[in-house]
Amino acid sequence: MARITLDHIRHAYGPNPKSDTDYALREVDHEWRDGGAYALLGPSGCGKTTLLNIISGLLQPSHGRILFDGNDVTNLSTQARNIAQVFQFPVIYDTMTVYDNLAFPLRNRGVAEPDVDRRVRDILEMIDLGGMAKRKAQGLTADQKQKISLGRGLVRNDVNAILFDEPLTVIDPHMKWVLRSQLKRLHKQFGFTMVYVTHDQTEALTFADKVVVMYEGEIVQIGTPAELFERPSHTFVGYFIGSPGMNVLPVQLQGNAVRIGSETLSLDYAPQTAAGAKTELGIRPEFINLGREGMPVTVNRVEDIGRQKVVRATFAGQPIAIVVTEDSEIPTDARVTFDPDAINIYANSWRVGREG
Ligand SMILES: Nc1ncnc2c1ncn2[C@@H]1O[C@H](COP(=O)(O)OP(=O)(O)OP(=O)(O)O)[C@@H](O)[C@H]1O
Repeated sequence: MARITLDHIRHAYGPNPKSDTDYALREVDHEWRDGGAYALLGPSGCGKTTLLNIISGLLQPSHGRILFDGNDVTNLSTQARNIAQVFQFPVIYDTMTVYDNLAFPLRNRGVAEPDVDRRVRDILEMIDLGGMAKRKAQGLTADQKQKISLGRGLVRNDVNAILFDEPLTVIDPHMKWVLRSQLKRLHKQFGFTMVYVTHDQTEALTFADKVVVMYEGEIVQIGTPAELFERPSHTFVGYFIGSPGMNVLPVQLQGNAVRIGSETLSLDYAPQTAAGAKTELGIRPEFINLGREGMPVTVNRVEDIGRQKVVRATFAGQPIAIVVTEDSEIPTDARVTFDPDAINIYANSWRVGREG
């Protein structure tokens, strides 16, 4: 397995890119740990597949280099990069049996037959197709075929990395959960370097130890699920992760005082922002306390989401969401306080830390 270095990578599909908006991928400059499980998460069109294809070698970046364990592989073919890939839709040989499909990547590399057999049997068990080993792939359901694709991606343990592009799209919801847990287990057991593209936050948060959030061709944060939840680096992360997403309110800053409409909050530090920057306060719905104390709020609607309720309200002229427990009482003259530790301040959409 390999450490992956993305060295100042940019990519434009069209010729002669001039401004940032001409790039499908703006500057990406990161190092991904050997044995890390990374999920690339973001909305449609943000550049996930472009970045994955640059890592796999299907696409040459317009600028920058890609290194595996410090060796420049930018000009190497996909095959020479020695990686396994699993795509959104099955890529298998219909005329071969399930067993032979799984054995193919190993036999292709000259692996001895007893080792092939051992690996294939392990994978058959993992994808729950043991009973179908001798069947031709032709005639299997899309779901079963995709499980074979997944198995083919996992069968070799000498690859530099395994890349997954929305691999569970065609799998039914229950099996999705099972396969995701199995992938996580396999990762723990074998320490593969895995890169997993998805636009589904649950999938990303359960699979990965580091989630790479992308937005408009940029990586806006790489963090653990807890970091993305507690300290979103960019307002987009706050909005995209969590359900409902983080409340983002326009504010004015004066030293450590934050003015939201006619309300004023004090912080225990003074965020440093450039003159004229758009300043906002981010607070997750889970960290707003609704009761009889604090700043006035108008409750508009309450949504029951099982063990919790989402209260939709207006605060200082802005819509906000508040999450309360199922049995919480909602007073008629409701007021709110914000957990001080859960307040994030943003300037031009980027978080301003205590360090400034
Ligand atoms: N072959 C191509 N030619 C021109 N533009 C492309 C090409 N492939 C992608 N793009 C553009 O590049 C941007 C990033 O696309 P990309 O497919 O990487 O996004 P994505 O995050 O993977 O989206 P999705 O989740 O829909 O697959 C988009 O604006 C897309 O329209």
